Amino acid sequence: MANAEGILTSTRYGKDKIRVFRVVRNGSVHEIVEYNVQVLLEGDIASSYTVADNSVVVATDSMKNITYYLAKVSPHVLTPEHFALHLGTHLVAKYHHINKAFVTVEKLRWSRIPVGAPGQEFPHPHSFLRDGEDKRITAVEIEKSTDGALIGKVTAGITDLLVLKSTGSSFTGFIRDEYTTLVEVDDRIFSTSIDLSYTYNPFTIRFPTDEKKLAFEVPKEVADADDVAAKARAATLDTFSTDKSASVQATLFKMAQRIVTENSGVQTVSYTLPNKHYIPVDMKYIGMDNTTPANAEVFMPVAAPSGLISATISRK
Ligand SMILES: O=c1[nH]c(=O)c2[nH]c(=O)[nH]c2[nH]1
Repeated sequence: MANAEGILTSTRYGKDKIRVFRVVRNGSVHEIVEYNVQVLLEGDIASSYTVADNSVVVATDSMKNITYYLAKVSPHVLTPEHFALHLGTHLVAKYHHINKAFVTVEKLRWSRIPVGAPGQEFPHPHSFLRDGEDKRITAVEIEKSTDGALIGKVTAGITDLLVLKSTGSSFTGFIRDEYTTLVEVDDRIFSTSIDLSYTYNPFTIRFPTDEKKLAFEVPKEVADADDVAAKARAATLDTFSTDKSASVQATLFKMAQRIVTENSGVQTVSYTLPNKHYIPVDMKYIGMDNTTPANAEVFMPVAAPSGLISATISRK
């Protein structure tokens, strides 16, 4: 092409929003998962961009089909971190010219419906309900190293966990200058939509040598991923509820410390916390006090703007 000034410096492609539902039947007790999966690949694929060479292209439609195939045959399908690693390992092992796979899995909530007489409820073996819009997430990366071994990296966490506490939160002592209109409060509403991610140390994965490249052993570093996920969610909710919050920043730090302390395999913890403001309505117009903290009862939830507080805490 005449006057081509550009040079290709990075490439990555794949399938997004692959919706997967899987049921595992243990007799009459069923386990289910619903996932949104994204699969992206890197490798020797530049010619597909630069000279329209599709001979190097694994069709994204095939990636979708492989995702469903692994959902059928993988013994690890019920744990998002393990399923993502198995899928990524299969992809880089199967295709010689692919050297990196990026797989993200978002797990939607389905919990067993409690049934039975009051006081004698039990979780139903095959009926479920959506008990929250938060999702468990994982993002894994699998890379072929030069000696043929595979290096795995796993990040996991939670998105969209919406929480609110109606007391136990203050905000005082911040900078006061000519721009300050915010009043100090020793009692306020604290609401946030929690985004949490935590990382494991990188590990090696054995290269699948079987003909179909399906062999996969869960690396010991992430063997307890379900347990870590449950503890991270519990630590987040417990700290949010019980902390006498001096600020979003201070509560964030305590949540992250707890996850690092309780999970020896976790190396870093990151939170992003929007501060979803609830403003006491000024009712002086009708002669009522609704703004001093003790009398603030009617609030206006404000969608925007919100604060946005984030931090990463790393193991020492
Ligand atoms: O917890 C808070 N942190 C801030 O940094 C901040 N800034 C603000 O206006 N309100 C709050 N609240």
